[in-house]
Amino acid sequence: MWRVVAYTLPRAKVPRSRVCCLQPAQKGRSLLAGTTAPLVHATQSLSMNLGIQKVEALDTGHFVRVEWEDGSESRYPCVWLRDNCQCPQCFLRSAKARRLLIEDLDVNIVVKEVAVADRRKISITWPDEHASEYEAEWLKKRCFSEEARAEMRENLFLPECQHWGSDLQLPKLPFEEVMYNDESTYKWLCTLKRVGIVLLTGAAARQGELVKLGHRIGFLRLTFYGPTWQVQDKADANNVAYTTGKLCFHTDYPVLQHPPGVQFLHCIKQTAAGGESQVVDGFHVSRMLKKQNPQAYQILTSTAVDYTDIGVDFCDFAVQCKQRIIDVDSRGEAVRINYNNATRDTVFDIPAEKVRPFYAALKEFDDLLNSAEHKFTYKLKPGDIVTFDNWRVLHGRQSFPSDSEVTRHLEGAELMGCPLPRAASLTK
Ligand SMILES: C[N+](C)(C)CCCC(=O)O
Ligand SMILES: O=C(O)CCC(=O)C(=O)O
Ligand SMILES: [Fe+2]
Ligand SMILES: [Zn+2]
Repeated sequence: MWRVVAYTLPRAKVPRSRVCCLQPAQKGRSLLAGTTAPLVHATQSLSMNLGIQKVEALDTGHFVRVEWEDGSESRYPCVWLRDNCQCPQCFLRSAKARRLLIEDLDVNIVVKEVAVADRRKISITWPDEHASEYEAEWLKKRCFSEEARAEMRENLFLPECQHWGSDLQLPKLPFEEVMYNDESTYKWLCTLKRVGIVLLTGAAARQGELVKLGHRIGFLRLTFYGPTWQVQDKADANNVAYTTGKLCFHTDYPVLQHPPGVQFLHCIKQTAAGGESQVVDGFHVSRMLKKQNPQAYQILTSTAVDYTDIGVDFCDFAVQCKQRIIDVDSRGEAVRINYNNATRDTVFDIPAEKVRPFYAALKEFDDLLNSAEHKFTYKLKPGDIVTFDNWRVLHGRQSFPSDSEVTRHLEGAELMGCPLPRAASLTK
């Protein structure tokens, strides 16, 4: 069973049980929530069709205990039950959103009466005579047990993350399939989430393909480099990417407070000599650094590094930001890499004695990124589109000979929002 969560597929033929946002209002256009939820994913499967055996109030009415037909039980806090009353007064079904105001919620509420109806639902009467009903299936999914919450988390956030090194089997899908076949689009995004990179092949070798791809699942994000941008050798380049020079491993736009989650690079023309691409799994390398040198890891996960980008492109811009090289979750695991050596500012707002240790830590991280066992090298061909998780995968390219003609041309773009749910901090 699949459901659309945050984005729609135009003309989607997603298996329909929970397809919820494909219809009328936005016909032919894709919807996009600026959220961190996946395009489509599996719903819970285990908890279906289990009837209710018995229901009772516990703990002087602060909990409701449900006993299921298979003998298992779930306990629901009354304050949560009252908060999640599904009646039209408390819940706006058309928006799937809570109408009840927190100011009208009594956090010490207890049930007055609770009963089972037909094994399929429970009904509660509250002290003020407000009546609520909860379906068995709805309740089972929201059970507070460790296992049920783990299952829900799995379904909502697709946390599976396969680390890789030079052994990467670069996932590939035909561009056409992703454009026209919903199952392939789904596969693309799930793989992007799990592996962090997918190569789409067989696009036309001309500008415009990224706009089509972006519209397939949402829309592109506009930055000061334009809705899409042309990576080629330019006179008076306003970015090191627009030269023939080598680009060491970087993430794009650490200068933005919330860097794009997904980047697209479409090869339109490729040089014969040089210009190879390199990628590395930043989450994997971060874990290696943590193991190898916890002190260096500590520095990179705590030091605020200044980034700057000033120039003229789609508009005049002067952008400034502080980022840690490695952002971590509550367990100290990497959740976002923010590293572009080119836009790292000359200004460095830390005490002088901390500067050299910072550089030493950065160098150690960079050495690990570049170690033969971690990096993966490939060369884009005209018509290839590399799509990658810009919070996780660092990318680079080899230099190539300069020429009076344009010998190498990529079109790039960033996706608006993020179809890849981020919930590392919630998972083990
Ligand atoms: C390719 N471009 C110029 C849009 C962005 C390059 C990455 C960066 O400056 O952070
Ligand atoms: O030229 C390439 O292969 C990569 C370009 C790049 O990383 C960028 O434009 O940010
Ligand atoms: Fe880049
Ligand atoms: Zn209600």
